[in-house]
Amino acid sequence: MTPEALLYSHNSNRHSDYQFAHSSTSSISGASGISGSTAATSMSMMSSNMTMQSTASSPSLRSRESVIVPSHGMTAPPSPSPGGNVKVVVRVRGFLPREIERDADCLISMNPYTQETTLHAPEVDTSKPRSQARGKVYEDKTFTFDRSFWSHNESDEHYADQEEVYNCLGEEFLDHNFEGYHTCIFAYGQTGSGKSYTMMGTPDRPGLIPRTCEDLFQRIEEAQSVDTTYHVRVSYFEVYNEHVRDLLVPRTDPPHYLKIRESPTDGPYVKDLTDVPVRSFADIMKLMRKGDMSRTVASTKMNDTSSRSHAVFTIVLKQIHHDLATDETTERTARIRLVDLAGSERAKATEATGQRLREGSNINKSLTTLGRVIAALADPKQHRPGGRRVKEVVPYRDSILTWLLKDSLGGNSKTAMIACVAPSDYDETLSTLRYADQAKRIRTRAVVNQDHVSAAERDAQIAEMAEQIRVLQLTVSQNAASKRESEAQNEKLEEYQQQVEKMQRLMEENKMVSECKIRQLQTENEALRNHLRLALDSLKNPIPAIPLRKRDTSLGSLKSEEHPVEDAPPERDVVTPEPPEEEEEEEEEEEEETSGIWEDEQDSSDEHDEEAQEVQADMENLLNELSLFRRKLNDDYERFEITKSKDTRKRYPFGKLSINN
Ligand SMILES: Nc1ncnc2c1ncn2[C@@H]1O[C@H](COP(=O)(O)OP(=O)(O)OP(=O)(O)O)[C@@H](O)[C@H]1O
Repeated sequence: MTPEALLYSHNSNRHSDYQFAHSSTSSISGASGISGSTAATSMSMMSSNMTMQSTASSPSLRSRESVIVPSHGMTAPPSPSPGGNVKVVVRVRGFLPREIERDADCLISMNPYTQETTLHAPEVDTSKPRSQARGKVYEDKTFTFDRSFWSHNESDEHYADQEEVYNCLGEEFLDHNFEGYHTCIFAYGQTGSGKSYTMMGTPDRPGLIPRTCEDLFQRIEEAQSVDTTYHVRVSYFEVYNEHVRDLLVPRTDPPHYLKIRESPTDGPYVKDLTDVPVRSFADIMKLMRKGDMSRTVASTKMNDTSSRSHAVFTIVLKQIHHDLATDETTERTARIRLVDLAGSERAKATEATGQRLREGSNINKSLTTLGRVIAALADPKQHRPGGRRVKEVVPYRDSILTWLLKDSLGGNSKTAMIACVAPSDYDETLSTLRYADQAKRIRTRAVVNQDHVSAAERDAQIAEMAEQIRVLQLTVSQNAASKRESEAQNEKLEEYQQQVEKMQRLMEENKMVSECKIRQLQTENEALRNHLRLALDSLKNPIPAIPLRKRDTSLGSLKSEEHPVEDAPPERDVVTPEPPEEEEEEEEEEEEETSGIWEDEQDSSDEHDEEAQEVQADMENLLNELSLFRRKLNDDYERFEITKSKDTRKRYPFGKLSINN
């Protein structure tokens, strides 16, 4: 039968109808093009006549059964043409409630036979020519891709559901992984175009990532054999505002960003990224959910749950096959990179402000760089004969995203791009389709990542590793011993420190006492100086002697002479007691002595001079002692490093010294 291809048409009716179109040129062949059990669609009915737009990147689209790597398959040669073009598919989603509300038109049509996708010019204004709107020229544009997935309306016979997308793309890429190739599938498109839906999906409609994981473990289970072992590790990170964040560790505030390093063998990689070994599909799903919960998502006008970051989910599959007959080991390592990019967006359309606007501009910046990288890689100059490439023209380093995807975009990887488009946005869809069209021309240089180890080499490796382990163990035990030693030394140090502090306290107390003593001595010294000055003054200027008269022994005469009382009361008969004889004698002696002092005035002045000199000499001694004491005190200050000023007084604990440093 000459097939009359069904062509999905652009139709102003949003529930697109089919139109029949002749496609006599699209002779379809290759039954193996579509694999999997879900071929119950109309596409599968025609599969006998269908050909996929085969690329070097997808040299074999084998059926799933033949993909399971048998134990001996590890040594089988990989696909003959390891290099190839990036595989590009496009998927159009259905209308969202807001689009139904505004009675939007579907501007996309797809031809399932030629894999053509046509973007139709919108009808902007009936009063104006259709091809002109706001100064722009709108016209129909047709692109051909490796695959065009029609996911616009479920009722359609050719509706491509999640399973079909996986069967047509995910499965083939998993084949490559089991062959030992690195792969990368990334979803690209405007915000709200269905990237997350395609990559992650929903719990009841899982996307490409969960399906890949499920299939991976299913294949491992089915391929179990005694001579092959499988190791799977998973990591998940996001690039948000040009920073890398690990999605498998809890969020922190402030966020902890990771650094990017470049290894000469493996290219750019994220340093200290969590890399978890997984044993089952359940394990991997747990991690995926954990990462998804941690991903930066926000509600925008264009999408209620808009991804504000680029998420990179990476699975590393290691297959170790040991051939018992030859005693050789073959190790294949494949990296499966599944990327859900943030959506390109126009600030005007999203009406974003503040944080959302900044995110949007960072997203656009990295996507613009991705576009430049794609354009540079697609440039024919990149593929000079002999495989020589023009270096330094691909701006990988201009954004974190492109730097990290360097290997996937232009290096050792088989890569696919899923261009997701919304059904009714001409400008954004055209931009996405142009990107996708350019990406088709990118050639990567995928190679099988396989190590072949003979029994002798393996033994040597084991011996080397055993030696390394021994050295490491030794280092560990030495470190433990030195740790114990340093702990003991630290204890001693603390003890010394306490003692020094105690001594310093004592010194300070002594210093305070000494200061007090100095103050006292200074006061005493001052008093003595005054005393001395007075004594010397009195010696130099003696007070003239006052002649003393002999005292009248009768009380009456004393009173009358010294204090004459004019109106003295009349004398009364007072019996004045006679002083006893002894008292009289004493008084006489006193009088003699007193008169004697004044008489020998000159002699005693000499004596006072002598005394004053003695006192002065004592004082000088005292001052000397005082200055000696001060000097000693200063010496103590210096010895114990106590600064004199109270404000700047400082202790220097022993703790300044450190052990092992
Ligand atoms: N093929 C599809 N079938 C059904 N619903 C879809 C499909 N594709 C997308 N949707 C729905 O469209 C909405 C937007 O999709 P999604 O969140 O995947 O967009 P996105 O491109 O990841 O957006 P952003 O870049 O903002 O994160 C979601 O509600 C999603 O369920």
